Amino acid sequence: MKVLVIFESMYGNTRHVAEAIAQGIGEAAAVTTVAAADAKDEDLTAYDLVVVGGPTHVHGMSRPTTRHGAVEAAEKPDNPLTLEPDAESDGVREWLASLGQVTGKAAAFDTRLDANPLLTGRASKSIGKKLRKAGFTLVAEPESFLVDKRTVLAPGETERASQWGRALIGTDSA
Ligand SMILES: Cc1cc2nc3c(=O)[nH]c(=O)nc-3n(C[C@H](O)[C@H](O)[C@H](O)COP(=O)(O)O)c2cc1C
Repeated sequence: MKVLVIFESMYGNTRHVAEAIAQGIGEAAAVTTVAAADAKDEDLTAYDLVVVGGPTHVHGMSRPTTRHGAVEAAEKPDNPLTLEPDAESDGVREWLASLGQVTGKAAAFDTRLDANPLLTGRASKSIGKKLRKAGFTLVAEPESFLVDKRTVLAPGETERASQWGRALIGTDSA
């Protein structure tokens, strides 16, 4: 089984979650992890499952303006956040827009603030909707992984992400 994990990340949390998901998947399948900015040339027909995730920005997927806002926030003096190298590059939104009609299996995830999802929004819901519209069948409900107000991944989320990865390919014994 071959799995592609595509992620977008401003401050590293979604990349970390993507890597943890890939680690869980990688225990039983061949997994490739790629930033959304570099994913346009991936041959999706080569994969049995495509897993796509990004940060929640303004209740949904990031867009150029919110990415720019994220960069500006990180560049403020005394801000402890570290920007990912391709923070202002194309993200999951642009990758999804570049998809033609496809077939196959997919799953969506996001990172977001640890609060009521009715208030925070969930990028994974929009990602899942777009994946379905492109022709993918979702193998799991869109999933969120949580960060705190300091944009630090909440305790236990790394292991939960690995477990979610295992569950996606049916090897989760928990
Ligand atoms: C411009 C901007 C808008 C955001 N809007 C939301 C939001 O609407 N809901 C939410 O839960 N988190 C929001 N956040 C917090 C992000 O979800 C959080 O920074 C992200 O999950 C961290 O992932 P990353 O480290 O991969 O960038 C926002 C962050 C930024 C920079």
